[in-house]
Amino acid sequence: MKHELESEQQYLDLLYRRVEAQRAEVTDQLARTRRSDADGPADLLDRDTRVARLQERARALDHAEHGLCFGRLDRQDGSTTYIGRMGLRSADLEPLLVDWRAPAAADFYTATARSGSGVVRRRHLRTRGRTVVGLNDELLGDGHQDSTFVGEGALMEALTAERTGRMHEIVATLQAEQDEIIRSSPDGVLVVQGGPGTGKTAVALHRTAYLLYTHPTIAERGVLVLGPSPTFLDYIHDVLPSLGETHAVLATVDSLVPGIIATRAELPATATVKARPVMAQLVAAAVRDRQGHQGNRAGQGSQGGVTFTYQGDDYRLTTAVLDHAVERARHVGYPHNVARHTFRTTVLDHVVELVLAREQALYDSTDSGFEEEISRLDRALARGEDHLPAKVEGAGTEVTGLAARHEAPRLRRELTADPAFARVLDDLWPVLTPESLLEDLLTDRSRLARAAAGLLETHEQQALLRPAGAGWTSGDVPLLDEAAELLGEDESVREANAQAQREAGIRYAQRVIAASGGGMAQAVSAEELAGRFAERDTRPLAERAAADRSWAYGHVIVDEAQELTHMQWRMVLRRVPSGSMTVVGDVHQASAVAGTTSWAELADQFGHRRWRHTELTISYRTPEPIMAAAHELLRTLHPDATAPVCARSTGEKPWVRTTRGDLAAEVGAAVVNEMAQLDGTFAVIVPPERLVEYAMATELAVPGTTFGPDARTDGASGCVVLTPLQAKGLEFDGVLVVDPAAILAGGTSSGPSNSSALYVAMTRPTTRLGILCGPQVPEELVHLV
Ligand SMILES: Nc1ncnc2c1ncn2[C@@H]1O[C@H](COP(=O)(O)OP(=O)(O)OP(=O)(O)O)[C@@H](O)[C@H]1O
Repeated sequence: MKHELESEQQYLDLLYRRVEAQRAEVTDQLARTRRSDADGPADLLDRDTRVARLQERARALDHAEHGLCFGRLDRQDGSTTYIGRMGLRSADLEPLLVDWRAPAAADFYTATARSGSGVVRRRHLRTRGRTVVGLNDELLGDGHQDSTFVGEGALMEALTAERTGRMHEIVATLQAEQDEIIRSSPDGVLVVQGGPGTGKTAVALHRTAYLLYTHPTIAERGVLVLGPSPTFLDYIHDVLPSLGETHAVLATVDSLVPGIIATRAELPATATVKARPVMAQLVAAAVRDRQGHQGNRAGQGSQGGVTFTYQGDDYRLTTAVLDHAVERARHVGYPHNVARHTFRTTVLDHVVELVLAREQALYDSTDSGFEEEISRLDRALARGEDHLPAKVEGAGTEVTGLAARHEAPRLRRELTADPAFARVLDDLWPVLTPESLLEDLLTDRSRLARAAAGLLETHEQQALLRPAGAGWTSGDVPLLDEAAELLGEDESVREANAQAQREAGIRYAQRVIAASGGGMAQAVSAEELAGRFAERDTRPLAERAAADRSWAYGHVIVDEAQELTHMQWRMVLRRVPSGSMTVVGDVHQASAVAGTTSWAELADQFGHRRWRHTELTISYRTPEPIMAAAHELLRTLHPDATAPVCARSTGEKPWVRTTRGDLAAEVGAAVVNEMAQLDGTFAVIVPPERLVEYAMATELAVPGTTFGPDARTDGASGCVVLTPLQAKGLEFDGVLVVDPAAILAGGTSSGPSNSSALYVAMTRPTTRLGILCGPQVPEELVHLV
């Protein structure tokens, strides 16, 4: 064994020498590239691109410091392959280390004694920094038995390690069922169901790294990874960078519309209405309601239509005229703000005709009047009268605006420039932003009633109404996205955005010129350089994608996917026109008001997109006694549900205690007691309505406790207090659940999902679980007493 360790150490030393040589090369190239003269903007851009590429390589090499090489395969034919987190070749291009994602590494995760892969030994290397500290061998040749897990020793060591509050990569110990999902084709939608702790999140993130590495078309557009909360995103934040991947955007569904922050909570009844498919129709109806009508319909005459004054004369646009213009504008099939041009042009054409017709009529009447006057004059002169009839005077000035078709262009210009007429047109087909459309809709009872006619009951409309300026909720975000699709961007909005971007570009170019020394200032102006930057957007892909609502990603990963509502799915599907998605979740953990309780329900949602379903069956987080307790609870809800197999079959049974006194007074002592039993991270999970109260009680006993959506889960604060929803997807060494009866009774969800909230809470710990009840243990937990 000693000899084996020494020989592996020698190989690892060789690998690190190679890393060092590459690092020196990259550092040298970086310095030379940065020093190199750039003769003009094109050169400067090339230089920037090369620097960015070298920096990325340098970062990847930095990640080599931990777990560079973690495996080795020995084959029947005597060949040996080392597996690691990146590929390395010798100076003469001989492969030294195979990237875990390469096809040549697949056997490391899947070879068994009977798989016929030709692998006779799989070795897991355990390293600390640059030192080999241990190894585990599995013999897979003829006559050998497979163990339950791939690299069982290394796996158990990873699973029993104290949690840091941050998820980390698991490339060294991925299991066969996980590897199969990671490497599965990106085509269509892959749905992965798995109980708590079965590695869904871990698998989803490793699949992201795999797809970015293996599929250039996906890498070109990046991957969007959606998680349930900012705390969760923080928890998984390090995994992809540690795998050397930067082309992924981590986000929550609430943050998918740039510039919108959902700050407000709302009642479950309102959230339920906003999640329904019919809301897409409501938004469309709200847009139609803004087309061809005056903003305030009360302003329209009883026969409909609109009147306005132009140069002292009153004109009327009849309902028929407006309907025709609306019809034409809708017919072009563009979004509202773009189709506006057609509407305006049609109305303008009609008004030009009206004005011309009126001028013509005036001319005609003046003309016939003039002839009459002449004969009157003749008659007067024949009678020898001294004075000309007064009416003829000034007749010439009346007809100076003589109407003629060639006058139309002038008239059109004048009408366009007329502020009163512009107001009429704006009112009839206003430029709308998603925010203005939704704000108007949700704050105006009669507007809402018009749009919702035939779609929503009165009580549902009532649930949607809110005061002006109240702020956005999570349920509003998909509606804003829906609206953005239907409205499009008006030219003036587009131009304003482009101008803002140009100005930001010029500021950036000024900084680049200043940083590159005086020489560049003579060679190129900031404006010129900004123009070149704009031609080739040099921002990192993830940054560009995150800032662009309409960015088309190469692949989308949805974690805790059971929580998404119908309207949120619509928004997510727009981000990935190719339909390439991985959807992971656990329908038994669904707690959102309108989440998914059966994956089959989603088939409709994905429509024509091909989708397939698979399952993860082993829980790596939760030890058997805790899983058994949680599963009993789950069975009260889903009698047929099967519990995942636990990778760790031993562990402490969870404890349950009742208290007759004030629960808040008991919490502090219970937390202190529990935290004394273990090292690592600790969470208190409480009913939402008592979060602050229990957090204060915990803080008194454990100073530095954080709570709520911004709680720090990295263990730095010692203890966090969360609601079940906030604890989604997270894990802790120890968990104390407080007041399960209140969790079961309500909060933000209703019906069976409350049991799943408690189920989520009970499946967060890796080691210890305590449950502190009021005077009685709820029926659902009596099996634990
Ligand atoms: N093959 C593995 N090797 C080592 N650790 C693993 C492995 N698979 C999963 N784990 C660990 O198990 C824990 C649970 O994984 P993860 O959070 O991905 O599960 P999950 O299915 O998403 O859970 P939940 O449904 O509760 O959100 C994590 O600490 C993860 O690192």
